[in-house]
Amino acid sequence: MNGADSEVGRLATVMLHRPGAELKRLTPRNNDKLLFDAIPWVGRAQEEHDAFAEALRDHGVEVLYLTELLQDTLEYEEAREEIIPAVLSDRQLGDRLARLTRRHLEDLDPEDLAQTLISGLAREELKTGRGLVYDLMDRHDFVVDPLPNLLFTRDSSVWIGDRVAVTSLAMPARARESLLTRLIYTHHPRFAGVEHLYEPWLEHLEGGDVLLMAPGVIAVGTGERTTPAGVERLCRRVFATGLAHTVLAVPIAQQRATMHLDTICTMVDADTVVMYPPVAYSLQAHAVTMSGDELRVADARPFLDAAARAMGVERVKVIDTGLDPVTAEREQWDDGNNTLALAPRVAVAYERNVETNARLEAAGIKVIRIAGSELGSGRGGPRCMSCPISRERLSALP
Ligand SMILES: NC(=O)NCCC[C@H](N)C(=O)O
Repeated sequence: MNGADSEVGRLATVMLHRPGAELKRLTPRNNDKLLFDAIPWVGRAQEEHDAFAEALRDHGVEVLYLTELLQDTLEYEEAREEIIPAVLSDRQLGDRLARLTRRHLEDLDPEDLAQTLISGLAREELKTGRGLVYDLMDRHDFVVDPLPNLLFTRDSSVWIGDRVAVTSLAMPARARESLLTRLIYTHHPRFAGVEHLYEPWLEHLEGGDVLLMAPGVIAVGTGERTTPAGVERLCRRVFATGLAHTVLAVPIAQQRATMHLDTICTMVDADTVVMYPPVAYSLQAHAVTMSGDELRVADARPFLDAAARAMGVERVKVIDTGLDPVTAEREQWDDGNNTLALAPRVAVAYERNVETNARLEAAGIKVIRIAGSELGSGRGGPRCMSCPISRERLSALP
Protein backbone atom coordinates (compact mmCIF):
# COMPACT_ATOMS: atom_id res chain seq x y z
CA MET A 1 0.00 0.00 0.00
CA ASN A 2 1.33 3.46 -0.91
CA GLY A 3 1.97 5.99 1.85
CA ALA A 4 3.56 6.39 5.26
CA ASP A 5 2.56 7.42 8.76
CA SER A 6 6.03 7.67 10.30
CA GLU A 7 9.70 8.20 9.57
CA VAL A 8 10.71 4.74 10.74
CA GLY A 9 8.16 2.11 9.68
CA ARG A 10 9.88 -0.54 7.54
CA LEU A 11 10.63 1.11 4.20
CA ALA A 12 9.02 -0.84 1.35
CA THR A 13 9.27 1.47 -1.69
CA VAL A 14 11.28 4.60 -2.31
CA MET A 15 11.65 7.01 -5.22
CA LEU A 16 15.20 8.08 -6.07
CA HIS A 17 16.70 10.11 -8.86
CA ARG A 18 19.99 8.83 -10.27
CA PRO A 19 21.93 12.00 -11.10
CA GLY A 20 22.81 12.37 -14.77
CA ALA A 21 23.43 14.93 -17.48
CA GLU A 22 21.81 17.73 -15.45
CA LEU A 23 24.88 17.70 -13.16
CA LYS A 24 27.10 18.23 -16.19
CA ARG A 25 25.43 21.61 -16.66
CA LEU A 26 26.95 22.93 -13.43
CA THR A 27 29.77 25.44 -13.92
CA PRO A 28 31.56 27.80 -11.51
CA ARG A 29 29.36 30.56 -12.96
CA ASN A 30 26.01 28.96 -12.26
CA ASN A 31 26.55 26.59 -9.31
CA ASP A 32 25.45 29.10 -6.65
CA LYS A 33 22.24 29.90 -8.46
CA LEU A 34 21.66 26.17 -8.99
CA LEU A 35 22.23 25.54 -5.26
CA PHE A 36 25.38 23.42 -5.46
CA ASP A 37 28.45 24.21 -3.37
CA ALA A 38 30.91 22.69 -5.83
CA ILE A 39 31.12 21.12 -9.25
CA PRO A 40 30.56 17.39 -8.72
CA TRP A 41 32.49 14.66 -10.54
CA VAL A 42 29.45 13.21 -12.26
CA GLY A 43 30.70 9.65 -12.85
CA ARG A 44 31.68 9.26 -9.21
CA ALA A 45 28.38 10.79 -8.03
CA GLN A 46 26.58 8.14 -10.10
CA GLU A 47 28.69 5.38 -8.55
CA GLU A 48 27.89 6.68 -5.07
CA HIS A 49 24.23 6.86 -5.94
CA ASP A 50 24.19 3.34 -7.38
CA ALA A 51 25.76 2.06 -4.15
CA PHE A 52 23.07 3.91 -2.17
CA ALA A 53 20.33 2.27 -4.25
CA GLU A 54 22.01 -1.12 -3.87
CA ALA A 55 22.17 -0.75 -0.08
CA LEU A 56 18.44 -0.06 -0.08
CA ARG A 57 17.68 -3.07 -2.28
CA ASP A 58 19.88 -5.25 -0.05
CA HIS A 59 17.51 -4.34 2.76
CA GLY A 60 14.43 -5.34 0.80
CA VAL A 61 13.46 -1.87 -0.42
CA GLU A 62 11.91 -1.49 -3.88
CA VAL A 63 13.68 1.38 -5.65
CA LEU A 64 11.73 3.39 -8.23
CA TYR A 65 13.61 5.87 -10.40
CA LEU A 66 12.04 9.23 -11.12
CA THR A 67 13.41 9.26 -14.69
CA GLU A 68 11.77 5.94 -15.51
CA LEU A 69 8.45 7.00 -13.98
CA LEU A 70 8.61 10.23 -15.97
CA GLN A 71 9.36 8.43 -19.23
CA ASP A 72 6.37 6.11 -18.70
CA THR A 73 4.22 9.11 -17.85
CA LEU A 74 5.20 10.94 -21.03
CA GLU A 75 3.81 8.05 -23.10
CA TYR A 76 0.42 9.61 -22.34
CA GLU A 77 -0.61 12.44 -24.63
CA GLU A 78 -2.44 14.33 -21.84
CA ALA A 79 0.77 14.36 -19.79
CA ARG A 80 2.79 15.77 -22.71
CA GLU A 81 0.11 18.39 -23.39
CA GLU A 82 0.23 19.43 -19.76
CA ILE A 83 3.99 19.67 -19.24
CA ILE A 84 5.19 21.27 -22.49
CA PRO A 85 3.18 24.52 -22.10
CA ALA A 86 4.13 24.64 -18.41
CA VAL A 87 7.83 24.65 -19.32
CA LEU A 88 7.28 27.31 -21.95
CA SER A 89 5.58 29.70 -19.56
CA ASP A 90 9.11 30.89 -18.61
CA ARG A 91 8.98 34.65 -19.23
CA GLN A 92 12.61 34.70 -20.41
CA LEU A 93 11.72 33.07 -23.71
CA GLY A 94 9.38 35.50 -25.41
CA ASP A 95 6.80 34.37 -27.98
CA ARG A 96 9.05 33.46 -30.84
CA LEU A 97 11.61 31.38 -28.96
CA ALA A 98 8.78 29.75 -26.99
CA ARG A 99 7.20 28.65 -30.30
CA LEU A 100 10.49 27.20 -31.54
CA THR A 101 11.12 25.43 -28.26
CA ARG A 102 7.60 24.04 -28.25
CA ARG A 103 8.15 22.48 -31.66
CA HIS A 104 11.48 21.05 -30.48
CA LEU A 105 9.91 19.46 -27.39
CA GLU A 106 6.87 18.14 -29.27
CA ASP A 107 9.16 16.24 -31.64
CA LEU A 108 10.90 14.34 -28.85
CA ASP A 109 9.97 10.78 -27.90
CA PRO A 110 9.11 10.12 -24.22
CA GLU A 111 12.66 9.14 -23.34
CA ASP A 112 14.28 12.23 -24.85
CA LEU A 113 11.56 14.52 -23.57
CA ALA A 114 12.03 13.19 -20.02
CA GLN A 115 15.78 13.71 -20.35
CA THR A 116 15.34 17.27 -21.65
CA LEU A 117 12.89 18.19 -18.90
CA ILE A 118 15.48 17.05 -16.36
CA SER A 119 18.80 18.08 -17.88
CA GLY A 120 17.52 21.20 -19.64
CA LEU A 121 18.15 22.54 -23.10
CA ALA A 122 20.89 24.95 -24.14
CA ARG A 123 20.29 27.36 -27.01
CA GLU A 124 22.87 25.53 -29.13
CA GLU A 125 20.89 22.29 -28.81
CA LEU A 126 17.89 23.69 -30.65
CA LYS A 127 17.89 22.41 -34.21
CA THR A 128 17.03 25.82 -35.66
CA GLY A 129 16.82 29.29 -34.21
CA ARG A 130 15.69 32.79 -35.12
CA GLY A 131 14.52 35.98 -33.50
CA LEU A 132 15.61 38.67 -31.07
CA VAL A 133 15.77 36.55 -27.90
CA TYR A 134 17.52 33.71 -29.69
CA ASP A 135 20.08 36.06 -31.28
CA LEU A 136 20.87 37.83 -28.02
CA MET A 137 21.37 34.65 -26.02
CA ASP A 138 24.75 33.01 -25.61
CA ARG A 139 24.84 29.59 -27.22
CA HIS A 140 25.35 28.02 -23.80
CA ASP A 141 22.41 29.85 -22.20
CA PHE A 142 19.48 27.67 -21.19
CA VAL A 143 16.20 27.72 -23.03
CA VAL A 144 14.99 25.12 -20.53
CA ASP A 145 16.86 25.23 -17.21
CA PRO A 146 18.45 22.01 -15.89
CA LEU A 147 17.25 20.54 -12.59
CA PRO A 148 20.39 19.30 -10.77
CA ASN A 149 18.57 19.26 -7.43
CA LEU A 150 16.07 16.67 -8.61
CA LEU A 151 18.52 14.31 -6.90
CA PHE A 152 16.89 15.40 -3.64
CA THR A 153 13.58 13.66 -4.22
CA ARG A 154 12.59 14.27 -0.60
CA ASP A 155 11.76 17.87 -1.30
CA SER A 156 9.48 17.71 -4.35
CA SER A 157 6.85 15.40 -2.87
CA VAL A 158 6.00 13.85 0.48
CA TRP A 159 3.52 11.11 1.35
CA ILE A 160 1.35 11.67 4.40
CA GLY A 161 -0.87 8.71 5.18
CA ASP A 162 -2.21 7.44 1.88
CA ARG A 163 -2.03 10.83 0.11
CA VAL A 164 0.77 12.62 -1.63
CA ALA A 165 1.62 16.25 -1.01
CA VAL A 166 3.20 17.61 -4.17
CA THR A 167 5.20 20.46 -2.76
CA SER A 168 5.73 24.09 -3.69
CA LEU A 169 9.48 24.69 -3.87
CA ALA A 170 10.73 28.10 -2.78
CA MET A 171 13.93 28.50 -4.78
CA PRO A 172 13.51 29.45 -8.46
CA ALA A 173 16.16 26.84 -9.39
CA ARG A 174 13.89 24.10 -8.03
CA ALA A 175 10.36 25.32 -8.71
CA ARG A 176 9.85 23.17 -11.83
CA GLU A 177 10.76 19.92 -10.03
CA SER A 178 7.34 19.52 -8.52
CA LEU A 179 5.65 19.98 -11.90
CA LEU A 180 7.41 16.74 -12.83
CA THR A 181 6.45 14.89 -9.66
CA ARG A 182 2.87 16.12 -10.03
CA LEU A 183 2.81 14.87 -13.61
CA ILE A 184 3.95 11.42 -12.46
CA TYR A 185 1.45 11.16 -9.62
CA THR A 186 -1.37 12.39 -11.86
CA HIS A 187 -0.81 10.26 -14.96
CA HIS A 188 1.32 7.21 -14.07
CA PRO A 189 -0.88 4.12 -13.69
CA ARG A 190 1.02 3.06 -10.59
CA PHE A 191 -0.49 6.06 -8.79
CA ALA A 192 -4.00 5.89 -10.25
CA GLY A 193 -6.57 7.10 -7.75
CA VAL A 194 -4.04 8.64 -5.32
CA GLU A 195 -5.41 11.84 -3.83
CA HIS A 196 -3.23 14.95 -3.80
CA LEU A 197 -2.94 16.72 -0.49
CA TYR A 198 -0.95 19.72 -1.74
CA GLU A 199 -0.11 21.34 -5.08
CA PRO A 200 2.94 23.17 -6.49
CA TRP A 201 1.14 26.50 -6.89
CA LEU A 202 0.20 26.82 -3.22
CA GLU A 203 2.26 28.54 -0.50
CA HIS A 204 5.87 27.31 -0.25
CA LEU A 205 6.28 23.96 1.45
CA GLU A 206 9.24 21.59 0.95
CA GLY A 207 9.41 17.90 1.84
CA GLY A 208 12.70 18.27 3.75
CA ASP A 209 10.77 20.33 6.31
CA VAL A 210 8.11 17.69 6.91
CA LEU A 211 8.76 15.02 9.58
CA LEU A 212 6.16 12.35 10.34
CA MET A 213 6.99 12.14 14.05
CA ALA A 214 4.31 9.53 14.83
CA PRO A 215 0.95 8.52 13.37
CA GLY A 216 -1.15 11.70 13.60
CA VAL A 217 1.78 13.99 14.53
CA ILE A 218 3.69 15.98 11.91
CA ALA A 219 6.52 18.45 12.54
CA VAL A 220 7.02 21.11 9.88
CA GLY A 221 10.08 23.35 9.82
CA THR A 222 9.59 26.92 8.68
CA GLY A 223 12.63 28.94 7.62
CA GLU A 224 14.47 29.49 4.37
CA ARG A 225 12.08 27.29 2.38
CA THR A 226 8.71 26.45 3.96
CA THR A 227 6.77 29.58 4.89
CA PRO A 228 4.39 29.95 7.84
CA ALA A 229 1.61 30.26 5.26
CA GLY A 230 2.67 26.89 3.81
CA VAL A 231 2.47 25.31 7.27
CA GLU A 232 -0.97 26.87 7.81
CA ARG A 233 -2.26 25.49 4.49
CA LEU A 234 -0.87 22.03 5.24
CA CYS A 235 -2.46 22.09 8.73
CA ARG A 236 -5.89 22.77 7.27
CA ARG A 237 -5.51 19.98 4.77
CA VAL A 238 -4.19 17.30 7.13
CA PHE A 239 -6.80 18.12 9.75
CA ALA A 240 -9.63 18.18 7.20
CA THR A 241 -8.62 14.76 5.91
CA GLY A 242 -8.01 13.27 9.37
CA LEU A 243 -4.36 12.54 8.54
CA ALA A 244 -3.08 14.31 11.66
CA HIS A 245 -4.36 15.63 14.97
CA THR A 246 -1.32 17.82 15.73
CA VAL A 247 1.15 19.73 13.58
CA LEU A 248 4.24 21.14 15.25
CA ALA A 249 5.29 24.35 13.52
CA VAL A 250 9.04 24.62 14.10
CA PRO A 251 10.84 27.90 13.28
CA ILE A 252 14.38 27.20 12.06
CA ALA A 253 17.18 29.62 11.22
CA GLN A 254 16.87 31.06 7.72
CA GLN A 255 20.28 30.06 6.48
CA ARG A 256 21.82 27.55 4.12
CA ALA A 257 23.24 25.22 6.79
CA THR A 258 19.71 24.70 8.13
CA MET A 259 17.69 25.04 4.97
CA HIS A 260 15.28 22.26 6.03
CA LEU A 261 14.24 20.74 9.34
CA ASP A 262 15.81 17.45 8.23
CA THR A 263 19.25 19.08 8.13
CA ILE A 264 19.18 19.33 11.92
CA CYS A 265 16.89 16.51 13.03
CA THR A 266 15.82 13.10 11.70
CA MET A 267 14.20 10.10 13.38
CA VAL A 268 15.99 6.79 13.88
CA ASP A 269 13.41 5.07 16.08
CA ALA A 270 9.76 5.60 16.97
CA ASP A 271 10.77 7.84 19.89
CA THR A 272 14.38 8.74 19.05
CA VAL A 273 15.89 11.52 16.96
CA VAL A 274 19.42 12.33 15.91
CA MET A 275 19.86 16.04 16.37
CA TYR A 276 22.40 18.81 16.00
CA PRO A 277 23.47 19.63 19.59
CA PRO A 278 23.41 23.46 19.44
CA VAL A 279 19.72 23.40 18.56
CA ALA A 280 18.58 20.21 20.29
CA TYR A 281 17.46 21.95 23.44
CA SER A 282 16.77 25.43 22.08
CA LEU A 283 14.53 24.57 19.14
CA GLN A 284 10.95 25.69 19.79
CA ALA A 285 7.63 24.52 18.41
CA HIS A 286 4.04 25.71 18.31
CA ALA A 287 1.57 22.85 18.52
CA VAL A 288 -1.26 23.46 16.05
CA THR A 289 -4.56 21.64 16.50
CA MET A 290 -8.12 22.11 15.31
CA SER A 291 -10.60 23.85 17.55
CA GLY A 292 -14.04 23.92 15.94
CA ASP A 293 -13.50 25.48 12.51
CA GLU A 294 -10.36 27.34 13.52
CA LEU A 295 -6.72 26.41 13.92
CA ARG A 296 -5.58 26.62 17.52
CA VAL A 297 -1.93 27.65 17.82
CA ALA A 298 -0.28 27.01 21.18
CA ASP A 299 2.48 29.20 22.58
CA ALA A 300 6.01 28.14 21.70
CA ARG A 301 7.59 25.52 23.94
CA PRO A 302 10.74 23.40 23.56
CA PHE A 303 10.40 21.26 20.44
CA LEU A 304 11.27 18.01 22.21
CA ASP A 305 8.63 18.64 24.93
CA ALA A 306 5.98 19.63 22.41
CA ALA A 307 6.77 16.54 20.33
CA ALA A 308 6.66 14.16 23.32
CA ARG A 309 3.28 15.55 24.39
CA ALA A 310 1.77 15.26 20.94
CA MET A 311 3.21 11.78 20.42
CA GLY A 312 2.00 10.60 23.83
CA VAL A 313 5.45 9.46 25.01
CA GLU A 314 7.22 10.45 28.18
CA ARG A 315 10.16 11.93 26.31
CA VAL A 316 11.76 11.98 22.90
CA LYS A 317 15.25 10.54 23.13
CA VAL A 318 18.05 12.51 21.50
CA ILE A 319 21.28 11.21 20.05
CA ASP A 320 23.44 14.25 19.52
CA THR A 321 26.00 14.39 16.81
CA GLY A 322 29.45 15.23 17.96
CA LEU A 323 31.63 15.55 20.97
CA ASP A 324 32.81 19.10 20.50
CA PRO A 325 31.18 22.09 18.83
CA VAL A 326 33.58 22.12 15.87
CA THR A 327 33.02 18.45 15.04
CA ALA A 328 29.29 18.89 15.51
CA GLU A 329 29.24 21.88 13.18
CA ARG A 330 31.35 20.11 10.52
CA GLU A 331 29.24 16.97 10.60
CA GLN A 332 25.95 18.90 10.57
CA TRP A 333 27.17 20.71 7.43
CA ASP A 334 28.06 17.31 5.94
CA ASP A 335 24.54 15.97 6.58
CA GLY A 336 25.37 13.88 9.65
CA ASN A 337 21.87 14.52 10.99
CA ASN A 338 20.26 13.66 7.68
CA THR A 339 19.71 9.93 8.11
CA LEU A 340 17.21 7.73 6.29
CA ALA A 341 15.56 5.13 8.53
CA LEU A 342 14.87 1.79 6.81
CA ALA A 343 13.15 0.42 9.90
CA PRO A 344 13.20 1.25 13.63
CA ARG A 345 16.87 1.51 14.69
CA VAL A 346 18.25 0.91 11.18
CA ALA A 347 19.45 3.99 9.29
CA VAL A 348 21.47 4.94 6.22
CA ALA A 349 24.09 7.65 6.82
CA TYR A 350 27.07 9.19 5.00
CA GLU A 351 30.25 7.34 6.01
CA ARG A 352 32.24 10.56 6.40
CA ASN A 353 30.39 11.61 9.56
CA VAL A 354 32.54 9.40 11.72
CA GLU A 355 31.65 10.84 15.14
CA THR A 356 27.94 11.01 14.47
CA ASN A 357 27.84 7.44 13.22
CA ALA A 358 29.81 6.24 16.25
CA ARG A 359 27.27 7.99 18.48
CA LEU A 360 24.39 6.38 16.64
CA GLU A 361 25.93 2.93 17.01
CA ALA A 362 26.67 3.49 20.69
CA ALA A 363 22.96 4.22 21.08
CA GLY A 364 22.03 0.89 19.45
CA ILE A 365 21.27 2.09 15.93
CA LYS A 366 22.45 -0.05 13.04
CA VAL A 367 24.19 2.33 10.63
CA ILE A 368 24.42 1.51 6.94
CA ARG A 369 27.23 3.69 5.66
CA ILE A 370 27.32 5.08 2.12
CA ALA A 371 29.89 7.23 0.35
CA GLY A 372 28.76 10.74 -0.50
CA SER A 373 31.73 12.97 -1.23
CA GLU A 374 30.32 13.92 -4.63
CA LEU A 375 26.60 13.58 -3.88
CA GLY A 376 27.08 15.83 -0.86
CA SER A 377 28.25 18.76 -3.01
CA GLY A 378 24.56 19.51 -3.51
CA ARG A 379 24.19 19.76 0.31
CA GLY A 380 21.92 16.84 1.06
CA GLY A 381 22.21 13.42 2.66
CA PRO A 382 20.40 10.06 2.50
CA ARG A 383 17.07 11.45 3.72
CA CYS A 384 17.15 14.32 1.23
CA MET A 385 17.90 11.89 -1.60
CA SER A 386 14.89 9.66 -0.99
CA CYS A 387 11.12 9.98 -1.16
CA PRO A 388 9.46 7.09 0.71
CA ILE A 389 6.46 5.98 -1.32
CA SER A 390 5.53 3.16 1.03
CA ARG A 391 6.40 2.38 4.63
CA GLU A 392 4.90 -0.24 6.90
CA ARG A 393 2.39 1.65 9.02
CA LEU A 394 3.33 2.13 12.67
CA SER A 395 -0.34 2.64 13.52
CA ALA A 396 -1.02 -0.92 12.34
CA LEU A 397 1.38 -2.44 14.88
CA PRO A 398 -0.19 -4.11 17.92
N1 LIG B 1 15.90 18.08 2.46
C1 LIG B 1 17.07 18.64 2.12
O1 LIG B 1 17.75 19.20 2.95
N2 LIG B 1 17.40 18.62 0.83
C2 LIG B 1 18.64 19.08 0.31
C3 LIG B 1 18.44 20.07 -0.76
C4 LIG B 1 19.75 20.60 -1.31
C5 LIG B 1 19.58 21.52 -2.49
N3 LIG B 1 20.85 21.86 -3.07
C6 LIG B 1 18.84 22.77 -2.13
O2 LIG B 1 19.50 23.78 -1.83
O3 LIG B 1 17.61 22.80 -2.15
